[in-house]
Amino acid sequence: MPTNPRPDRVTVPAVPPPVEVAAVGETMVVLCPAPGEPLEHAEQVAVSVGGAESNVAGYLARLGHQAAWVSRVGDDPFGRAVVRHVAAAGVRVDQVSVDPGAPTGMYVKDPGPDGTAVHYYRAGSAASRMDPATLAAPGLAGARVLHLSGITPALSASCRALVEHAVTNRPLVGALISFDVNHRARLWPAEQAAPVLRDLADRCDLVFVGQDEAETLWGSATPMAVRELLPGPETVVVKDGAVGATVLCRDAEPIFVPAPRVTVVEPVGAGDAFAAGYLAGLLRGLDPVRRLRLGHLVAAQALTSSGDNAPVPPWAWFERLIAAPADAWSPLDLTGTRATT
Ligand SMILES: Nc1ncnc2c1ncn2[C@@H]1O[C@H](COP(=O)(O)OP(=O)(O)O)[C@@H](O)[C@H]1O
Ligand SMILES: O=C(O)C(=O)C[C@H](O)[C@H](O)COP(=O)(O)O
Repeated sequence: MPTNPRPDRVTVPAVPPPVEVAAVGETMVVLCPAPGEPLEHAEQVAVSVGGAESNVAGYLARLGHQAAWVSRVGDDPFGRAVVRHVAAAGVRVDQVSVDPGAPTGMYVKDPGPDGTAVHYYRAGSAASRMDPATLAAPGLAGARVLHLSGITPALSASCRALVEHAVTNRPLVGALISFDVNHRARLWPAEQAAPVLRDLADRCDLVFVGQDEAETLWGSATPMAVRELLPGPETVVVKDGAVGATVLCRDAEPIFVPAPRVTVVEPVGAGDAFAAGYLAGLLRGLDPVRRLRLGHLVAAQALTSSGDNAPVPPWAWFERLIAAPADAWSPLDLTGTRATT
């Protein structure tokens, strides 16, 4: 039997590092006509990919974290494109299943004089057939964070059961449950969504919600009013767009951090980027002020580039700005920068 002449060079099979964040939700292919061109007259569309939870996973991966996207796609070219796109950001996609019985979801943008409307083609999609068993994936054990959003319970009864199961039975033992309310009025009206989203959010550990969204859903016009409505989570983060964000931790005074000034190129995906930044701060053990700052800085990357998933600068750029003196953040001025240094 031949002997190994270089025993010190024997290769050990690579074991992937454990997943830190599991983000569960639908990601779709996105069709978009040229800027300002109404869909009705479009002859060409650009094809891209969009999905709130995979956006969060993508930003986390670019910030150096082990993030997995958990979902279902159809056995079709769009499904393969979606998975390839999410994986290209460095996100683990080994927990994405392929459903031969349903198509990958799609949404189409329709630019008009009053902004861009969105048309969904996602009813009955592969992802809408996810169910509580989706969370039994063995590769997710040990994850520190399970990230969910209020889009998923609007997709179907089985998806709503998945989110109910996540917050009730906590199948990812030890994982903090993060929930971005993400009300999508085109999926369900506020009257229907409000009680469901409130109940689900209140059973999570960390909740992100827009001030405007909270007002539409629950009539809560201030961060304190949101907190009174959601006493359950350890932390509630209320975002107020260009103004800033407030973190309300249990038994602590609310903390507000202004958003930096930026030149907005495209707002889509800013909320997802913010959530990823905040979660990265949590995983790195930063205090609440620095978590908010990191949220704002990652959101600034999304705002200053087109598409859902902007590139992010090296960690040193964030490190410098999150440690800047408080008066630099009143607010921090990033206008004119696509800061990548
Ligand atoms: N005009 C803006 N200038 C600076 N930062 C912004 C602006 N709009 C949004 N942001 C950042 O993006 C985050 C998310 O904003 P939000 O309006 O809640 O986004 P979404 O509607 O995508 O969820 C804010 O907390 C802030 O950090
Ligand atoms: O509607 C859905 O289901 C989507 O996931 C579409 C979008 O890609 C993200 O939701 C962007 O979200 P924001 O960060 O709130 O701008």
